[in-house]
Amino acid sequence: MSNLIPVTIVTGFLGSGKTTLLGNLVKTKQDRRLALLINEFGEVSIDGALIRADSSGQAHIQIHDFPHGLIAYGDDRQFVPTLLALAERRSQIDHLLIETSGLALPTAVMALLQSPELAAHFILDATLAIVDTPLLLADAFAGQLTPAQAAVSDLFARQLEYADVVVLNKIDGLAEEDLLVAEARIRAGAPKVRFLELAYQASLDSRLALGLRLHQPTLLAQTHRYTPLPSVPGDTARVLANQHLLDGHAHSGLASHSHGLATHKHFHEQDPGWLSFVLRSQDPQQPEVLKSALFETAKADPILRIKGFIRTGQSEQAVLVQGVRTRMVISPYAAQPVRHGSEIVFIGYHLNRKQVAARLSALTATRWL
Ligand SMILES: Nc1nc2c(ncn2[C@@H]2O[C@H](COP(=O)(O)OP(=O)(O)OP(=O)(O)O)[C@@H](O)[C@H]2O)c(=O)[nH]1
Repeated sequence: MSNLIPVTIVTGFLGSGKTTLLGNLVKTKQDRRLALLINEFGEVSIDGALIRADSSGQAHIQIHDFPHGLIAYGDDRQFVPTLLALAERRSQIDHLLIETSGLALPTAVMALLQSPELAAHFILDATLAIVDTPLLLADAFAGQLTPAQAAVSDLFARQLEYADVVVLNKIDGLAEEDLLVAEARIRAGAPKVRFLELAYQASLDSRLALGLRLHQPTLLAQTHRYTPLPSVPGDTARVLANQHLLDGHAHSGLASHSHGLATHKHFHEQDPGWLSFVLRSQDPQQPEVLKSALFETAKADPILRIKGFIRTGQSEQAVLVQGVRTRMVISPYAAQPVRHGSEIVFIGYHLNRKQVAARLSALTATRWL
């Protein structure tokens, strides 16, 4: 058993800080040799590029990108072959981290790890959920909600439901009492969470996050039951093709539990309201103009996440754009030369691509397509 590669699944809502935490983790010297799988919702991989830059020069870190968020569906064609290829290099890997997309639940990955071909090589160590603490405190996930907010809140609750460890992130400006309120909210919403950790300066303490061994094999077979949910959303919900993977598997062996089919499905699959698209521009951008244009666009349209690299025309270096709701950060990004103009990924709920492109074009007086 000791030869199995431990796997940590890192979940967390869009923009909660998963990539930043992993980037900081690989920046610091690690005793463990890490492999990272990065799965994003958008068609362009931004996070992989960021983490690669953070880990540059560290030969013991391997990074694999999976755009399109497909790992979460459990039917990404590259996923199992990539894991098997990693297993062949077992002697060079001490721990595997899988960052799921911000719209994903960890369950499909958890199920795949239980399949005979992967269970022979991997074992789930723990599932982490990263939380944007200021958003939690701002009641973004509770109270009177619009349909878009309800969709966000539902996904947030489900990500917590599967977490062994919740990491409160973005906490540097927060007072002790805010942290206590945040903790109480998490405990109330997710009573099964085992540990709550604080990520000061967006850093994950690997001693507290890796090697937790919360899902060791158990002799309690069949402790995990599949229960058809009475409230599967939508008329088109159906049993997964690989449903057998979900039956009879045990998580930690601590307690027998059951949950419904819907929780094993990618949120996007149930709710096609989630959309992602890329807008591109060949025109040089002025960072401050673009920043305020993106702010206005995120206020007017149901956008939850913006990220990309832009070309300014003043330098050969790219500028990194990061937006979580209406919070925009635009910063020079030396590690990335810009070759093909600007490219920004937008993720939101019932977003209209044409409308966003038109608004951004008008506000920046440049062409975005
Ligand atoms: N102030 C502050 N900002 C943070 C912290 N952690 C992350 N951020 C910022 O939050 C934004 C989103 O961070 P990411 O790490 O890309 O979030 P993510 O969860 O990987 O996002 P998705 O992959 O799109 O779901 C970026 O602008 C980060 O710089 C933190 O601890 N404090």
